[in-house]
This record gives sequence, C-alpha cells and structure tokens, in this order.
Amino acid sequence: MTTVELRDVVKTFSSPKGRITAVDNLSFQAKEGEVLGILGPNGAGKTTTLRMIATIYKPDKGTIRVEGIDVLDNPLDVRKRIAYMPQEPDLIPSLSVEEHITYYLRFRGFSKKEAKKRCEEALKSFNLNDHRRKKPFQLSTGLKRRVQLASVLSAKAPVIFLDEPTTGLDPKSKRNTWKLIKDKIEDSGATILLTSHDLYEVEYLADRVIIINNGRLIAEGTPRDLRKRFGKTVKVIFEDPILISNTLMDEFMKVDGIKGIFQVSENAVEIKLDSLDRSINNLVRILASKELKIKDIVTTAANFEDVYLEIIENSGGDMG
Ligand SMILES: Nc1ncnc2c1ncn2[C@@H]1O[C@H](COP(=O)(O)OP(=O)(O)OP(=O)(O)O)[C@@H](O)[C@H]1O
Repeated sequence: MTTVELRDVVKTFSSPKGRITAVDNLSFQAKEGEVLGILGPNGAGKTTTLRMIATIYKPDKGTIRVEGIDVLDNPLDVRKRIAYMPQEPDLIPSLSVEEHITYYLRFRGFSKKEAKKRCEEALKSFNLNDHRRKKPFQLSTGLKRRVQLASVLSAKAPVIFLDEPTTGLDPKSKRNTWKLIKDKIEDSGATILLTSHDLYEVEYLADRVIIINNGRLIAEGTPRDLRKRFGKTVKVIFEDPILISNTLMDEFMKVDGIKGIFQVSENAVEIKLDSLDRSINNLVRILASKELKIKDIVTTAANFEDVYLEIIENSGGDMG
C-alpha cells in the first residue's frame, strides 16, 4: 500500500534575488514497510519536501497525501501519522532517559499507562535499561541517538522521518546505529523516509532511493539498480600480458563511448564507458580488431557514491 504520495509538487520561496523554486514538479511514492532514501546535494530541496509532507510548509501546487489524507485538507491527521527524528540530538536537558521516552510518547497522544508500558518495552529492546536514570549530559552522542530512536520507533507511527540519523557519530557507533535501525524497522511495517549525505548509510538502510537536484527528481531505483544502470566501468582480462602503449591508448580513446582506459595489471585493463548499453559493442569491436585474446570482460561493481556523483553531474547540477 502507498503511504506517502507526492504528485507534481511545487514549492517556491521569495529571496532577495527573486523567487527560488525549491521543489519543482516533484512526484514520488513510498510504500508501507519501505525505507526510501532521499538523496541530493545541499540545497536540492530535501528538507523542503519533508517539511511539506510534515505539513510545516504548504505546497504551492500539486498534491501530497499521507495514508490517503491530503496535507492541505487535514494537516492535523497527517501530523499524527508522522514521527520525526531530527538531525541534532534534541533531548531535554532536565529529563532522564526514561522520562524523555515517556514524555515523547505522552506528547504523541498515548495515555500515561500506555506511555509507561511502551517506555519499558523500549528501554529493554534498545538496551537502555542501565542508562534509564541518566540525564543527556551523562550520555555519549551514540546513546543520545539510541534514546531518540527508541522514542520515535516506540510511537509506532506509520511514517517515520530519519534525518541524517548518524551525523556526528564515530564509525563504530555509526555501524551500531545502522544495525539497530535495520533490526528495529524491519518488522515495524512503517514507511521510513531517510535523508543522509552518507551514501554507505543509504545503501545499507534504504530499499529504494530517489535522487533530487534543483528540486527535481533525477533518478529513482534500488541502490543496486542504480549501480547497474550507471556503473559504466568494465574490466577486460586478456589471456596474455598486454602493454597499453600510447598509440594503442590513442586508438581506444578515439572509439565512440570510451572515456578512459587504465592498465590495472599485466593482463588487465579497466575501461570507462559513457554508457554501458551503447558503448560495449564499440569496445568489443575494437578489441576484436586488435586480435587480442580476451579471457573475460566484467562490469566492475561501481561504488554507490561514484554512481551518485555521476548522476548529479549528468543532471547538470551543482554539486552542493
Ligand atoms: N524558508 C526558506 N526561505 C527561503 N528559501 C528557502 C527556505 N527553505 C529553503 N530555502 C531554499 O530552498 C532551496 C532548497 O533548500 P532545502 O533546505 O530544501 O535543501 P536540502 O536538500 O534540504 O539541503 P541540505 O542537504 O543542505 O539540507 C535552497 O535554495 C534553500 O536556500
């Protein structure tokens, strides 16, 4: 079932330089139980989009629905369906861990009894029992994040925003937090909208990603699909050792679609193509014409970060 749906959404702001189009005819959907990564350089329009879904901003044009409810028709009902974990750990300094979780659940509309019960469950399942009476100043950044996650996830909202959930964490705490998020959201059934500049995080957590630049959707798919679609480097392994002389290099570089050639071992080269679909035939043709004995041609696994940067670059956009 579709939980979040945006159709042709436009949002403009006035600025000293005139009107800025922050979100430009954006359409996308997120399904129940899906983790949707929202990627894009600084200023791409991610926060504005999330704020419109959360009914903080009103779209100028287009429709946004959360569980079928239009954000303009019934903003309060939409808000009730969304739990938000902000970028900065926003724990209230005077509250202990257990007070914070209970307070958050009370604020989300749970009765005192239900909030207490859910808090106990959260303390147990997020391994926070030993820290339950500590105040934020006694907690590491990783633990503060865990308290935030415990609060947000125990509210059982159908839509959860995770805004840069591991910013400021060291690599080990980051990995622990990713694992925790993955474990806890797996059977929550919630739709998670995840924004992050950490491409490894997104690849690990997201089922699907959308990439936004200048307010527009420029790519959409699973991280794996995008890697396949945009990863354009092939490794050619020859039967015999080969030396890529300058003359041979020039000949390769003249072929339509070949953007670079690098010797990676005595019998292998990596070749960067401008499109895997279109250019592979030209590559095979030139290799055949040289009578080089080929052992194997493999698409090298493009790293998701390279793929992302390439997508942004191809969209003609500013890199942030
Ligand atoms: N309240 C506002 N008033 C005026 N302009 C705004 C406002 N909010 C955002 N903008 C502008 O809209 C554009 C999109 O900004 P937005 O914050 O949505 O980008 P973002 O993708 O979230 O960036 P980041 O990754 O840096 O958080 C930017 O040009 C920004 O300056």
